[in-house]
Parts: sequence; structure tokens; C-alpha cells
Amino acid sequence: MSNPQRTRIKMCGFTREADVDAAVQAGADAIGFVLYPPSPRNVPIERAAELAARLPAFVTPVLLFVNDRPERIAQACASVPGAVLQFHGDETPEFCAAMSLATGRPHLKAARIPLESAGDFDLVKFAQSHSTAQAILLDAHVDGFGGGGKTFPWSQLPPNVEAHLVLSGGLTPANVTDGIRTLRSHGRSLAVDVSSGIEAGKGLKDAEKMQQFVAAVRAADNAS
Ligand SMILES: O=C(O)c1ccccc1N[C@@H]1O[C@H](COP(=O)(O)O)[C@@H](O)[C@H]1O
Repeated sequence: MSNPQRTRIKMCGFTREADVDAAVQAGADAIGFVLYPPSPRNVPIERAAELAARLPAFVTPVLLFVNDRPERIAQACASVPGAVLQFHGDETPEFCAAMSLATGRPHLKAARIPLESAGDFDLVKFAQSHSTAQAILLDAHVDGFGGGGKTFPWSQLPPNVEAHLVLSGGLTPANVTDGIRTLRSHGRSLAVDVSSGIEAGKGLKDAEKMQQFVAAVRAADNAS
């Protein structure tokens, strides 16, 4: 008998109420807010709190930081109950662990995989060093730290990573099925994360693309 798995889905970079509601309606498990002022998807902490307050039970808010200050991370946590932290810059394992301890929130750590030499990136070592992360989020190394809509060569990653993984970087409704098939057995589990691939414009989500994305993930799950 087939035993389909259910890949968890994070959608990121929300700035508008209607988009948050549409993502929940489409079936997102987690909704990300970018708290990084240089990003075109940046929202102030107060705005992230307003948007996160719309989420129903069992849909998790995620707060994305890039090389931010502990005081600001703590302030954001105080404003957004139940949020998971996503560290997407050059944060050290010690910094990430200390922030999780101080705030009581789990964290994801982004691994920025070089586009040209993904096979040279030591993901096993990276995951070992970030052993307190809830999951390692795999993203393409792009200028501006993330949200670049670029894929890295998935098949070059090592197969035995002792961590929960989140695949991101340039995912779309058209390629996410292939990404899940390629990486589903590489870690302890695989979730996916998308931003550019469900957008009508930077920070502006497209309800139809979000539905198509979820349908493509479920197609991959049902083919397992
Ligand atoms: O979205 C941004 O602007 C951003 C800025 C700085 C760091 C990360 C950012 N986004 C995250 O990058 C990945 C991949 O995004 P995409 O699907 O390739 O657009 C994802 O986790 C975004 O939330």
C-alpha cells in the first residue's frame, strides 16, 4: 500500500493581508516575514505582527533575519507569538543557538549553496556545526542574501545529511516536484520554501501561483 508523505510548505515574503489569507487557503503550513530592511519584501516588526495575527492555529509564522541584533530579534519575538526564527545571513552556530535559548523559539539556518560549485559545499559539516537548528534551509548563494529566485544544482548535494532540510531557492510550481524527488531522501525530512516563484511582483503574492505550488507539492507527495 502506498504511504504518501506530506511535504510541509513555507511561503515567504508577505506584505499584504489578502496574500496571507490566500496562502493559508492554498494550504501553506508556515508564513514568512522578511525583517531585513534592504529587502524589497521587508516589513517592520509591527507590520509582521499584524499580518501574523491573521494566522489560524497550526499555521506557523516565521521571522527572517539577516545578521540582525539580538535586541531586535528579541523585540520581534515578543511581538509575534509562536514564531520560528530564520537566520539567513552569516550568523554563527553560537549566535543562532544563543538566540533560540534567549527567545525560546526554534530556528532555521540558511545554507547558501554556491551556484557554480554546489558539490564543493560541505553540507554535512555545515549541518553538524548548526546542530541546534530545527532545520537547515538550502538556498542558492545570491547577492542580497536571498529571495533571488535562483536554483542551485540540487543533485550535487550529499545524500546523508543528519538534519531536517528545507529546500528553497528559485522554487516554482513547475520545478518543485523535481526538487522534492531529487532531495527527499537526503536528510531526515524535506520541507519546501518559496518566495519569488509565487509572486506577481516583489512582496506581492499571486493566489493562483500559490495554489499551483501547493498542487505541485502534493503531486510529488502522491507519487512517492
Ligand atoms: O526575500 C528576500 O528578499 C530575502 C532577503 C534576504 C534573505 C532572504 C530572503 N528571502 C528568502 O530566500 C529564500 C529563497 O527565496 P526565492 O524563492 O528564491 O525567492 C526564501 O527562504 C526566502 O524567504
